[in-house]
Amino acid sequence: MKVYALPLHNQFRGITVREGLLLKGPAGWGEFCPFADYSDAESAPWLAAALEASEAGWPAPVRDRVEVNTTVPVVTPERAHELVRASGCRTAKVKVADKRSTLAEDCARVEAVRDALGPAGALRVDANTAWDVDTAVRSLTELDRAAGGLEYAEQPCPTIEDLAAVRRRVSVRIAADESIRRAEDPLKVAVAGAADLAVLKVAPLGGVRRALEVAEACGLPCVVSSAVETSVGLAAGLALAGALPELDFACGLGTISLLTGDVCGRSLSPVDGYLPVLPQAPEPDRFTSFPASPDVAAVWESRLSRVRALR
Ligand SMILES: O=C(O)CCC(=O)C1=CC=C[C@@H](O)[C@@H]1C(=O)O
Ligand SMILES: [Mg+2]
Repeated sequence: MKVYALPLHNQFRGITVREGLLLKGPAGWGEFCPFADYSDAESAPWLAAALEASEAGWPAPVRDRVEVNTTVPVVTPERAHELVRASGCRTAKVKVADKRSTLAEDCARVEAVRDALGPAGALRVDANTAWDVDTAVRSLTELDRAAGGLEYAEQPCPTIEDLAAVRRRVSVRIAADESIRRAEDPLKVAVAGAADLAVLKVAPLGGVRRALEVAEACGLPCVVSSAVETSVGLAAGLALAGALPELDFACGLGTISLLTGDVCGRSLSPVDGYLPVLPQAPEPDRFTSFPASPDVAAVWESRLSRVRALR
């Protein structure tokens, strides 16, 4: 068992250091890395996903590579432009509605990303439940204009009912993320007509097989997105994206660039906007460059044993 601590280039999802635990089993390496605000009960699917990778392995893929988007944190327009150009990706997802940025600053960042992508690129935004319905309608109208057309907006509001209300009032496609991964019943979204797409994250959904069940049941086009893992965890996201019967959108699995390094020498960094589907995670042979302190390691080991006890 290895506990890592990997700094990010920029704050993302409220963190500046990504921590997690790597587990080795007969099927390979798995990554257990629930964010700090996840309770032990909410961390159980994350452990199930890590154990699926390390003990069982993943279902056979139907494709050998996956197109991915680059992910733009809350950075200046100039930095956003640089990141998108350097990524080689044709699709970019821009974080918006963060407490640290205004709508005008979000629009400027989106305009810079459009300039970097060119007219043929796909541009999506993620508000992480930040808006009420009226604010979402107003903000998405402005962001859609600044983007020269948005591919979709991810989780503009907190509830399924709010997503459905926004979807009736804007022409931008709506993608459900938190309404899928943190919901008691992730299938309610489709029933409520709340989204055009479903964002699937392997870890919060409990593994590749569970996520494939959610995809089939919700009946929506899917996008696989990471939980900002190292390449060990990203390999599980790629296994899901590789096994989905249909995959019509670039996936949010280009996030290794958000981290200042990787525990794997064979790092899953996109080439020409694509990542390979691997039979198992790459070896964490660079782990020693990012070990967690003994105190942090102890916290993760006790978290692991508490969550294991729930199984
Ligand atoms: O989907 C992507 O482009 C990258 C992953 C990503 O955006 C996220 C990862 C983990 C938690 C969230 O902050 C965020 C998301 O909401 O999808
Ligand atoms: Mg999201």
